[in-house]
Amino acid sequence: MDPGLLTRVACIVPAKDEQDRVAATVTAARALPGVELVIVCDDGSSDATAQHAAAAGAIVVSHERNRGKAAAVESAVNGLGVIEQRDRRPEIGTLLLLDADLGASAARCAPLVDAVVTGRAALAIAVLPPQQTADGQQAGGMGLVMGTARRGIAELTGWTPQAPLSGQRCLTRRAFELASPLAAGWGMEVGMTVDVLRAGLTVEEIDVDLSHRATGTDLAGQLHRASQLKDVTRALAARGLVRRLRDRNAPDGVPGLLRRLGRGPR
Ligand SMILES: O=c1ccn([C@@H]2O[C@H](COP(=O)(O)OP(=O)(O)O[C@H]3O[C@H](CO)[C@@H](O)[C@H](O)[C@H]3O)[C@@H](O)[C@H]2O)c(=O)[nH]1
Ligand SMILES: O=C(O)[C@H](O)COP(=O)(O)O
Repeated sequence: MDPGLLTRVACIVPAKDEQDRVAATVTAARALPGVELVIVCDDGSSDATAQHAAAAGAIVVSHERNRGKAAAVESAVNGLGVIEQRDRRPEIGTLLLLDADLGASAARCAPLVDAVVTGRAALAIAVLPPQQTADGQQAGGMGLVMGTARRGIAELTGWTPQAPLSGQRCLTRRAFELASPLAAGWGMEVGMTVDVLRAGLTVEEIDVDLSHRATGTDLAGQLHRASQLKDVTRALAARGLVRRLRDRNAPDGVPGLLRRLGRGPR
């Protein structure tokens, strides 16, 4: 890719029921260095997310029904391609993916963009400080989703991320293409990281002081984690994790496994 194109940045924001925060996120993103346009995909929201995003200056594409985060990101990036052709715009070389709930803290994402436009990394991922839930509790569950994602990426690539689930990430358009179609739903970050590393590109994690609406430990929070775990597991399995673990733990198949467990034919 022409290195000049990397300095042109589009910000991509998937958003489901984010009317309270999306405008502040869009406003902050538009002010980041290099960001030429912000495209929000309203992923079947039942509130006024689309109107708030548009009023803050975003281009909005929308899904009639909810299709999940990865589909929302794909739709926004597809929209970008069409806008470039329609308006005969010079190609955008860098994508900044931000969740809609970052609010004004999105203004701190410049180091992610810098890592990519300077060519230092093809994918730069934000590591967030510990978050608090709305009722002041320390956010985070039992670490099951995070641990599964971290160990899965490490097993498949040899690299152990600090923030395997972080959706706040900047990457070259080429890196995005190499990771497309994205792993579905909540698996998109894990799938993307594995795909970009496997393509031989550089991935960097950067501490960024962002705040977002953190998941609590109430029933809704635990159901959200279950959904994350399902999608993360599917993304890892689709990239060969299950086969790898099986080959390592039972290279001689089920009979060998049973033999070693002392229950099978000797
Ligand atoms: O069906 C959906 C659900 C969510 N979103 C948007 O996706 C973003 C992330 O959703 P959120 O509920 O804030 O995710 P978290 O619980 O914070 O999940 C963490 O972990 C996810 C991977 O499991 C990452 O995608 C997130 O970036 C990361 O913050 C937000 O802008 C949402 O509005 C959609 O577009 N469609
Ligand atoms: O709250 C979080 O960090 C994610 O939902 C993952 O939760 P976990 O603690 O179960 O990994």
